[in-house]
Amino acid sequence: MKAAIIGAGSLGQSIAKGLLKNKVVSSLYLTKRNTNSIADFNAYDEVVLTSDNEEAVKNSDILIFAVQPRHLEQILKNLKPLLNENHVIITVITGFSIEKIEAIIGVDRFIIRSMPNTAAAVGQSMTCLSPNTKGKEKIALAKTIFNSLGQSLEIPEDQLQAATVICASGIAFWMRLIRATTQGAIQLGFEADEAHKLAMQTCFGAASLLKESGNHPEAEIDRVTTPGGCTIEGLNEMEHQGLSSSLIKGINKSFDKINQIKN
Ligand SMILES: NC(=O)C1=CN([C@@H]2O[C@H](COP(=O)(O)OP(=O)(O)OC[C@H]3O[C@@H](n4cnc5c(N)ncnc54)[C@H](OP(=O)(O)O)[C@@H]3O)[C@@H](O)[C@H]2O)C=CC1
Ligand SMILES: O=C(O)[C@@H]1CCC=N1
Repeated sequence: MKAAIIGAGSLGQSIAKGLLKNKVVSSLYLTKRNTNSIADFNAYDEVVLTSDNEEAVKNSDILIFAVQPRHLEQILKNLKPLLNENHVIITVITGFSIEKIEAIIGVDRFIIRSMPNTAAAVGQSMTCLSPNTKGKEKIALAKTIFNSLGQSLEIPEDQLQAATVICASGIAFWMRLIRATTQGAIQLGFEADEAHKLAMQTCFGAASLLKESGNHPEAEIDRVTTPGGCTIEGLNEMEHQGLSSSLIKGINKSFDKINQIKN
């Protein structure tokens, strides 16, 4: 599989690390205007760093566009003459619709919009995928790529904005919850590094329990909450202070914002 990541910034590098770690690609072009900042990738034999997007497109079958939304239109216009019928075009770009992409490069292209998250770097992304009509033929290929970076789910394009909030922004939301737990643990007397480790592994354990048992979160909560004990005391106080409500409201605010952003 010959791939290129056009715009190897924060997310593009996360995807690159996952693809390289799992040896998914035989060659990987990484492009950005200033390639000095990603010189570490030269350590991989499969990687070519370049600021020449045309070179990357000519030498790749799968093109993953990871630039900022405002840059995509011009980049696609520049590359259009080089696109052939075999190229699979995958974007990870927030809010840039399939309709807009098709208006620039044509409907007769394999186009797949994707929404991964930065956990792709460690093989734990949750990636949502929406193909155009022709792109449906390549959805299995896109799943192969993104399943190597975690898990993937095909969804209708009109759910991609919501998926962005839950999965891409969601990384930040979970980080803040882990950070807050760490702060609580420090207040209870743990060193910062110990507190961080306790919070992280407990979060990982909670998610793993749900994944492996298939249980509902409340079933697992029931197993921890001793009647009259400390867990239910803490949990109820968190809910009195608005834990679930603040998360749900935050998710909705984020969704309102993503729907206001115009590219
Ligand atoms: N960060 C995240 O978790 C997520 C981000 N996204 C989406 O992914 C996209 C990228 O986000 P993010 O990685 O955070 O952004 P970054 O700004 O970190 O990365 C974009 C990169 O594009 C490069 N670039 C700009 N112009 C060109 C060009 N003409 N040719 C080649 N490369 C170019 C820039 O490097 P240089 O200036 O050196 O050219 C930059 O490194 C966005 O559209 C965002 O909406 C989606 C999901 C999650
Ligand atoms: O914060 C943002 O707007 C982008 C989209 C999801 C992650 N980063």
